[in-house]
Amino acid sequence: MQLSVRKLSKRYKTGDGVSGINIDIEKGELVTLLGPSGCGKTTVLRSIGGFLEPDSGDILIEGKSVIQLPPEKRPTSMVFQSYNLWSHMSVYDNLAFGLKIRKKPKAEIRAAVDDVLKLVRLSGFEKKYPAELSGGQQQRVALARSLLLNPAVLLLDEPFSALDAKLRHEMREELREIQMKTGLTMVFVTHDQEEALSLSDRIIVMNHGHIEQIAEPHKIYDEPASLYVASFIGKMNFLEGVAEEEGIRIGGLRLPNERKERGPVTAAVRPEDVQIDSMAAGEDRKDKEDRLTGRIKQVMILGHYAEVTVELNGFGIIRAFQSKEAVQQLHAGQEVGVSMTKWTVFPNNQTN
Ligand SMILES: Nc1ncnc2c1ncn2[C@@H]1O[C@H](COP(=O)(O)OP(=O)(O)OP(=O)(O)O)[C@@H](O)[C@H]1O
Repeated sequence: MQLSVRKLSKRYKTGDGVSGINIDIEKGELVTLLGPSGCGKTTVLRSIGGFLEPDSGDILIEGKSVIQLPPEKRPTSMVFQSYNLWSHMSVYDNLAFGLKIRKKPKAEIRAAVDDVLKLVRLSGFEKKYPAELSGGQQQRVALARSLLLNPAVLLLDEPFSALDAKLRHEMREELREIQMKTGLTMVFVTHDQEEALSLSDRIIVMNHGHIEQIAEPHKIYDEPASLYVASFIGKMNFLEGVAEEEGIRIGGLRLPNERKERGPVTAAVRPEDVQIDSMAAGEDRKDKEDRLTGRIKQVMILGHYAEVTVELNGFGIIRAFQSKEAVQQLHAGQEVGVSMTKWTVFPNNQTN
């Protein structure tokens, strides 16, 4: 294992912090710590980098404990949100600094700086000063500086959050490319779910100082481990029901259910897994085993697809993504049948 975090706990005087954090990351993986502000992502990242002393637990890199080592002795390097470049030094000197301290020969330093500038697409920028660069370019220099140290684990603390949306998008793609070219192991902190879903080999979803789920992006999206993950990632509908022997009952609707627990449950359904059907004239308007009924509130065309909002009879609002073609038959005020092709069931007594 390239990085192992074992039973890491840190409690601040305020009572906030993290507890019982266990993470294993393989060589070459890009893993994201994702969660809302204050959930403990930075606390975990800083503990890995050695900028923060945890109360208990261990950090192993390439099998060796680094918990006693100061940041500069750890085989890690951190890229911060705020770039942290030296303003009085040129790009070249900013990059060469770490290697000069390590007493590398001049020619070797020049070659390494040239290579890394190519990698971050900044060849020709050697003589510029940070103030002459855009935010995105400064962050590329900061990233290049970390890459030059060839860390066993590269730590990135919301590195793109100060950049505008378009640039953030580009930087994600570039980081992914760099990771594939270098095979570096990376731990990336973000509160932006889209960033996490698009960048990561695996995502660690955090909530209130603990881990809710560690899984590949598609699994986090398709098989959320808790109601918290289900509501935090992407758009989701929630329907209250009861788990019985024959399945989940939501009014007249029955959803097959493999879980053993009985009692009140919440079914989480993605908008793309909801099907809206117009009803034939004279058709029975009641719920059936395979569908609920409701009235369309709104049909919103969103480019190549549409979002249809339906007020269900007795079960609140449900949102469905439908193709542009499918919604040609649908309009506000229309009575419709609503069925589901996929859902996840959570017991209501889940404690989070
Ligand atoms: N030095 C500190 N002293 C007291 N409390 C702290 C300290 N640092 C962090 N905290 C608290 O610990 C909790 C976790 O903080 P942390 O910075 O790890 O969260 P985060 O998920 O990284 O949040 P953000 O996205 O806002 O950076 C928060 O409630 C925060 O207020």
